[in-house]
Parts: sequence; C-alpha cells; structure tokens
Amino acid sequence: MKSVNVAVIGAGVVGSAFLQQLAGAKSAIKYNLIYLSTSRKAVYNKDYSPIELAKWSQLLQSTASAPLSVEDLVNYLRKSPLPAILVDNTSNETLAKSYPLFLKNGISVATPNKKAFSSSLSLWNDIFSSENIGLCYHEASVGAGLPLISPLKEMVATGDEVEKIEGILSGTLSYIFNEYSTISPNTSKFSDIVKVAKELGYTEPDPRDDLNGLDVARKVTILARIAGLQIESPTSFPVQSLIPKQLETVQSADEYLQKLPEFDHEMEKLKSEAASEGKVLRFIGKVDVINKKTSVEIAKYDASHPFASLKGSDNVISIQTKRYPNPLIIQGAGAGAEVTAMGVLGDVIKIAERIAA
Ligand SMILES: NC(=O)C1=CN([C@@H]2O[C@H](COP(=O)(O)OP(=O)(O)OC[C@H]3O[C@@H](n4cnc5c(N)ncnc54)[C@H](OP(=O)(O)O)[C@@H]3O)[C@@H](O)[C@H]2O)C=CC1
Ligand SMILES: N[C@@H](CC=O)C(=O)O
Ligand code: NA
Repeated sequence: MKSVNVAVIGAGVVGSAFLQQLAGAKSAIKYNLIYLSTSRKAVYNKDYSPIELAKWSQLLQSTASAPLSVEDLVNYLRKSPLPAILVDNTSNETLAKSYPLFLKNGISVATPNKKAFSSSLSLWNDIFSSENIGLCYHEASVGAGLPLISPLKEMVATGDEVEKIEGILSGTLSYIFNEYSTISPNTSKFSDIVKVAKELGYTEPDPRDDLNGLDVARKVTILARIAGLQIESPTSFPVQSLIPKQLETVQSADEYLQKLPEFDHEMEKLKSEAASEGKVLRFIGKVDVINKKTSVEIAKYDASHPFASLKGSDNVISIQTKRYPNPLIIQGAGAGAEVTAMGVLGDVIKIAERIAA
C-alpha cells in the first residue's frame, strides 16, 4: 500500500477535527502521523514510527517533549523515509513564513492558515516558485472547505479570465450579521452575537482579526492574487474595521470582548438606518480585476437580495469570468471545525495521490 508521512502542527478547533477525520480517511493511501505539536508540546519518534492516531490527545497531554524548531522540523521531515506532508493548523505567521524552506526541501504543505498567502507578495512568489520541490495546497484558507481556491486556479490555468469576485467571505461576520441585521426586527445585541460566534469556533483565535476586517482582507488578497492582481499586502487597499475606535488599542481579546457591550449603540445606529430603508447590513469583500481594485466594507442590501437571506456561517461568493458572464455562485458554511478540517484533509489526500510511495 502506498503511504505518506504526515506532520501536524496545531490541535485546536480545526486541528482536532482534522486529526479525527484523518483517522477515518477513506483513501487508498496510508497516512502515518509522525509528528504532532501545539505551541508548547510535541509528540514524535526519532525513528519515524507512527503515532497512534486514536490516542493523539492523551499522548499530547502526557508528553514532556517540546516542539522542534522550524529548522529541526525541516531536517526531521527532509530525512523522512516516506514523502512528507506538513499540515499547519495554526494561524502562526512565523511558521507561515517558513513554508518556502519546507517546500525547497521537498516537504509538501497543506494548510488553512491564511498568513502565508496574504502577507507580502514576495512570500507568495517564494511559496509558488517553480524551483520548489514540495507541493502547497491551501483550499481552506478561503471559504473553509468550500471548493473555491481549486476551481479558481483551474479556471486561470485553463485560460479563463476572471473579471470580478465578490461576496461574503467571513463565516464569523456572516453569522454575526445574519443574526443581528435581520429582515424582521430583533432585539439582539451585537456584542452578545460576537461572543457566540467565538464559542461556535467561527472566529480567528483572536476575534479582533475578524472584526477589524483583516481576515476578509486576507481572503480578498488571496483571491485577487490567484485572479492575477499583484496585491502587495492585505493593508494596501481600503478595509473597513468594525472595532470601535476606543477599543483599537486594548491589550487582549478578553478585554475587547468584555468592553464591547459599551459600544453596542454604534452598530445599533447603522442597523436602524439600514432597517429604515428596508435594508440589512452585510460585510463584503470585492475584487474588481478589470479596474484593478479591491475593497472590504460593510454594505446595505434590500431584503430581496440573496445576501439578505443568508443563514448561519454561510459564505457566498460570486465569480464572474469571460467564460462565466453569468457569475458562478459558490455558497455554504464558510467556517467551523468540520468543514475547515475537510478542506485541509482534502488537500492532504490530493497531495498524497501525487507523492505517495
Ligand atoms: N475556525 C475556523 O472556522 C477556520 C479556521 N481557519 C484557520 O485555521 C487555523 C486554525 O484555527 P483554529 O483551529 O480555529 O485555531 P485555534 O486557536 O483553535 O488552534 C490553534 C492551534 O495552533 C497551535 N499553535 C499556535 N501557535 C503555534 C505555534 N507557534 N507552534 C505550534 N502550535 C501552535 C495552538 O496551540 P496552543 O493551544 O498550545 O496555543 C492550537 O493547538 C487558523 O489559521 C485559521 O485562520 C480557516 C478556516 C476556518
Ligand atoms: N475566522 C474565519 C475563519 C475562516 O477562515 C471566518 O470567520 O471566516
Ligand atoms: Na475553500
């Protein structure tokens, strides 16, 4: 049976669902977990013998080993007797910046971590350099498990020209506005809904990264780059933040969540203004390839608009191309443990089908 060795970093919301799905993967390839770490602990065997997947949580709890440094992990995986795949289930920027090192050393990468693909353009170019030996797949970095990155890359590779992409790209902000700004009036408080979105596992580890628009800006950057725009960074175009001015400088996510109720009236004002026009609020990302413009903003939509009747953490993305003048619409849950882990495992399987030995 063909096999690959898999190293997993991160066992939080997405990481733990990923490990559970990996244990039950229906694939003709065998997946050996040879390294698992969180920020402070690691489980691995120097002789590359596999870690028992069903016991990953107990093993991680009882281990006394610290994680390997990036350089040591590259060396460990480079010498792996089977082709190796690194699965980064963190949102760590330093690790993301080291992908080119893994890829140059023949180690493939599968990840939902947006940081690598939405930071500097030079990092993007290094990750997708034709000189790299490893493969890099990141379907879950936009729209969680929704098939978005893969079909978009295929459209471009086969000669289609993307003209416009727009939609609701944040599971967190979709959930928050679907609950808060509804067609029939409701008395929900913005701050309460933000807390629920975090509890449901939709937010980034720090929910301010969603509420300040940066998470959507990162997704817009990724989509725009695939569509052919040279976006320098996610802060190089207009991004509307939903963080009240007075909370921009608070130290921790906990302090932000604790003080947010004091500012509920600010969002209430926007919501009532929209309601008085028969509209609802939604948070939108736009890529206008023809005019080379990208933006992230809160917008008002008529009750009859499809965005107004969205449910749960659904994302909806419309892609207009030369071949699809009537836009292709992709819709479904865009955040949450299971659907994100599915996107990551799907990538691991695609990589394994190309490299397993
Ligand atoms: N949640 C979702 O719906 C979606 C998430 N994503 C992406 O998935 C990724 C993971 O998100 P999520 O699971 O929610 O985050 P969590 O905060 O739940 O989990 C993060 C995990 O990464 C570990 N970690 C953090 N930094 C390091 C490090 N430097 N070295 C080793 N381990 C580290 C943490 O360990 P410790 O506990 O020790 O800190 C924890 O196990 C993020 O990039 C996010 O953007 C993408 C799409 C949807
Ligand atoms: N925090 C993100 C998670 C997925 O990318 C979101 O809410 O969409
Ligand atoms: Na996706």
